[in-house]
Amino acid sequence: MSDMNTKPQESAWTGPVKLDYEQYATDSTWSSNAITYTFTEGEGDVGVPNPQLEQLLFANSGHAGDALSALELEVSVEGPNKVAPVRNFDDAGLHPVVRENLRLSGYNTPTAVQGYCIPAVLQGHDVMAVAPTGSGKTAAYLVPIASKLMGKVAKIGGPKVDTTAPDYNPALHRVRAEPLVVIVCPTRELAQQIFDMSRKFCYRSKLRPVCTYGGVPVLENIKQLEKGCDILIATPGRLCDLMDRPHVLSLNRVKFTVIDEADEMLDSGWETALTKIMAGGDTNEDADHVFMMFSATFPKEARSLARQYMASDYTRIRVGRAGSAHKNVKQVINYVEEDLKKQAVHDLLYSMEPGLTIIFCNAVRGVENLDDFLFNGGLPTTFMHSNRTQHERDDAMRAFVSGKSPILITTAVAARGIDIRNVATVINFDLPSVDHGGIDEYVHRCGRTGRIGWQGTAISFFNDRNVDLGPRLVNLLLETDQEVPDFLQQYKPESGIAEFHDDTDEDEPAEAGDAGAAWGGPTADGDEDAGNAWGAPAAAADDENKPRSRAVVNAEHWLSVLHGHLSCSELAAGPGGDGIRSVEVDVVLAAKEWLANLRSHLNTANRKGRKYSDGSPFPRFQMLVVVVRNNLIPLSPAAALPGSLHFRHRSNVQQLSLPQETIAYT
Ligand SMILES: Nc1ncnc2c1ncn2[C@@H]1O[C@H](COP(=O)(O)OP(=O)(O)OP(=O)(O)O)[C@@H](O)[C@H]1O
Repeated sequence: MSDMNTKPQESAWTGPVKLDYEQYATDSTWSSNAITYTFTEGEGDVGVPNPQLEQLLFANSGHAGDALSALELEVSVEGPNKVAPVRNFDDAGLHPVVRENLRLSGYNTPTAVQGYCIPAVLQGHDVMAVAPTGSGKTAAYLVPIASKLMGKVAKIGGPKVDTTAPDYNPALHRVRAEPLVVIVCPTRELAQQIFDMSRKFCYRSKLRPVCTYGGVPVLENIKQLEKGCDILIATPGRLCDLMDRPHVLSLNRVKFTVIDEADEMLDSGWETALTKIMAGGDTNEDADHVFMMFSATFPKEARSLARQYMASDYTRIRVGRAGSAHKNVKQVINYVEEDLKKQAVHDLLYSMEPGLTIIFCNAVRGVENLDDFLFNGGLPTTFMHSNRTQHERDDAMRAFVSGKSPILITTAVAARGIDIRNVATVINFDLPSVDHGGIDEYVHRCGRTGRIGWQGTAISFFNDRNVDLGPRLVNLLLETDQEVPDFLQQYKPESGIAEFHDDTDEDEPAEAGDAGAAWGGPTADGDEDAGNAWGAPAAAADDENKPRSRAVVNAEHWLSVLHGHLSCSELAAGPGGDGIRSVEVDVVLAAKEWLANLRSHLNTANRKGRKYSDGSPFPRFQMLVVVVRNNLIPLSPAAALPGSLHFRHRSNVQQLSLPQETIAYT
């Protein structure tokens, strides 16, 4: 063990820097208010350069590391649509401004997930993509979306305020935000990061990104939205809050909804928020609304949950196994008894070469205790967790990224998505338990290093408290050719080879597009041309002979549940018609949950106008009238418009005059 009196400088660490709490009282700048490009003049869709902003946005853009081959895993593409991957940004048919912004960002060659997602999105497909940490998933959706919209934003975008006009007055010149894109992710720091990338890719365009998340006063968000918004990046809670303010935000123009870290978002804790975001409020439910989901881990249960939100012909793109780690992260597992962990991490830090290091603890108190211990031991630490104020979180991130405090101690709040290029080491002071994040969280945490072709190390402390994670951990080590220490040998599968059982989607429709191409290997044979897709009309959806959508199946299921329990009568047009169904409810309260589920499934089914496999159209439940005998059911669409009997009629809102005891449900 090292001497606690060793000076950090002797080990080449900088000294600890105290937090300046004074600054929080005076400094009211929020990262979500960062400056974006304002289109004032230019030719067509291309604005004039702004050298100062260009310097600000692109100065720290880096290039991919040399070890990109570790991310060249086998790619599987499933779904009825063929996707011909692009291997060069020049061949992707991108809008010239986006292409130039990629160059300014230092992106030379598309990664595998980008190579497949860019054409799939340009062709207008719903996409579910799983690819390793740090392999460029953000650009995989942002680039094609920005490219597709850039030429059209003046025509189809929502209102915007000219904030450069000499008479601009924020109190007077305000509009309702009507974004074309909504991107949802689980944490504030990740939202900021996606916002920063959007600022880059939208540079010199008319697309205006806005970022909203909790922790920042909602008024600050509203001020940004009131200037107009084309791309809205949000955490789910704040988005739901803003959706309840229809004078501030309307989702009726949305063409793309992206769920980043989708498996986390599909987790039960987010279910209500996600249902509201996907099909609630005034969300555009037309067929031109594309849904996308991305993550590095996507367990089978989450994949099947996700399908209810996707069109039946969605494209599934998988780079490597869903949930796999990659070889650019060296994984080391050390056995350390619980009560020795603090001293062990102290000694480890003094023994290793200084560099940006993230240390994960499982609990808020653990983070604070360890920060105290290491800070008092002379190490330059900072810390982050969900109980800190947003200013404190912003400050901790800035201190870490700038190298002022190169050791960040954090909970899982920084486990996913956070992209800081030079993180050399991740330390799992506590390993995630199987019940809280488990092996998937381990993969995300380790993935904070070794990003985009760079290499890094993840060191984890293992002891008797972590035995539940043992077998999965060993499988992961085996899969990436890492050393399995003696104390983990007992968890090795008999075959000695990694065994995973959830990589197939057996209950998914068995249509297959291109499958099993190795990225970097021969080009998959595809006859679709992604070239010149920007600005061009999306290919007309070929509804005939499409397999039956999961959403239709689900909707039928929920209808049968209703029919089984309630006395139902069909009022209008029979199967295949644009029907109005009436359900006379005997058991009112019991029906509430079924109805909520039914509504969500119907919305998804109708969104794409899907048909049955025999070609007959799925009845459009433009309205489901629930006649309630004794009681009113507090259904969410009604709650969104309190006290009213309005209902949505696909694209317009109609008023229905119903007797008191009747409620309209769509
Ligand atoms: N084609 C490319 N060339 C060079 N750099 C790239 C390229 N694509 C993405 N990057 C950079 O790689 C880094 C990782 O990208 P990103 O954060 O999108 O990864 P990710 O796959 O979403 O990771 P995670 O699963 O951890 O969220 C970012 O700094 C991004 O700017």
